[in-house]
Amino acid sequence: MSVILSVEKLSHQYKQTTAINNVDLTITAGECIGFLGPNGAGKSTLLEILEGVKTPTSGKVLFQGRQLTKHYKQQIGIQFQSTSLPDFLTVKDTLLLFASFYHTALPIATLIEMCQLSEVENQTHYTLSGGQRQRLLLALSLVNDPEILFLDEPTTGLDPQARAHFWQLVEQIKAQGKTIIITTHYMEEAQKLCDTVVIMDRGKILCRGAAAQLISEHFHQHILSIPMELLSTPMLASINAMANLHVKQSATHCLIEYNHMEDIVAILREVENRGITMRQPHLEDLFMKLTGSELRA
Ligand SMILES: Nc1ncnc2c1ncn2[C@@H]1O[C@H](COP(=O)(O)OP(=O)(O)OP(=O)(O)O)[C@@H](O)[C@H]1O
Repeated sequence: MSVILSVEKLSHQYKQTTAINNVDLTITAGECIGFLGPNGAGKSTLLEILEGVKTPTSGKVLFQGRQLTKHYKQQIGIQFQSTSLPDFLTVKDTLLLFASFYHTALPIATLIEMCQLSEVENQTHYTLSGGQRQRLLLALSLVNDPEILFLDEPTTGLDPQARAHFWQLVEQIKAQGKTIIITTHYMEEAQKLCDTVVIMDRGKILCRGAAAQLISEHFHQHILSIPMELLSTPMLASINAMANLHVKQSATHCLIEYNHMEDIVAILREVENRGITMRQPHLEDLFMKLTGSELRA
């Protein structure tokens, strides 16, 4: 597969803040890549640079091996975190308006079908539900049949059903072979949908790869997850003091990595067995391990 987009020695500085710090990255044509990171990690800045919306302080951005040109905007589609839509236009007319901005555009009927908007095609955008509005924004980002689709936190604020529906559509678009670049705070979805995840913090890339591969590289252990309400303060202190265990605390749980059952038998004896789970590590554990932060819900 060929490299569609790459950055070399990329940095971006806002007055006092280094938002992107000497990043190198390649994205392959047809790859679905998800950027994860705590607030302020630099995801939006990097995305805006990749979209050609922001000029980096230093470094290169290459599309198919060449510097970005004016034509680049015709070849990409962007679903921004928030977009103002023209008042009083129906879904169909909004799509027609956006299509007129491009040299070539997909037929409106195709977009309506692809993003499951037929039931609302004659409604104005302010009468749409949150999920329908996001599907309209998705359709607008696909108007020019882009080679690369950028989705910046597309499902934030949607209910779980609307979120699942949205990701199903993205899955179908991915199956058409488009390159998709996503930022999201939903780990499970990133793990399911993305071929590659990139975990960022403080303007740097901490790791990049397939979620399952990264998890197996970083964890050789199991994880014991104990709800905090089951642990007294002295109990927590004694767990933290056990040298052979790696212990992390989230807002709700104490997460203990262990290799051997005997390492945690003492703990299990003291804690009531209710609400305790033993499981394989997942992407959120890797995120916590690398960044020390939890994702915003
Ligand atoms: N226009 C700006 N002027 C000054 N500082 C900025 C500006 N935009 C972003 N920053 C700072 O740059 C850093 C990276 O911000 P960025 O928005 O790229 O992070 P993010 O990972 O997208 O965060 P979030 O998940 O909260 O959207 C942060 O410290 C932020 O405060």
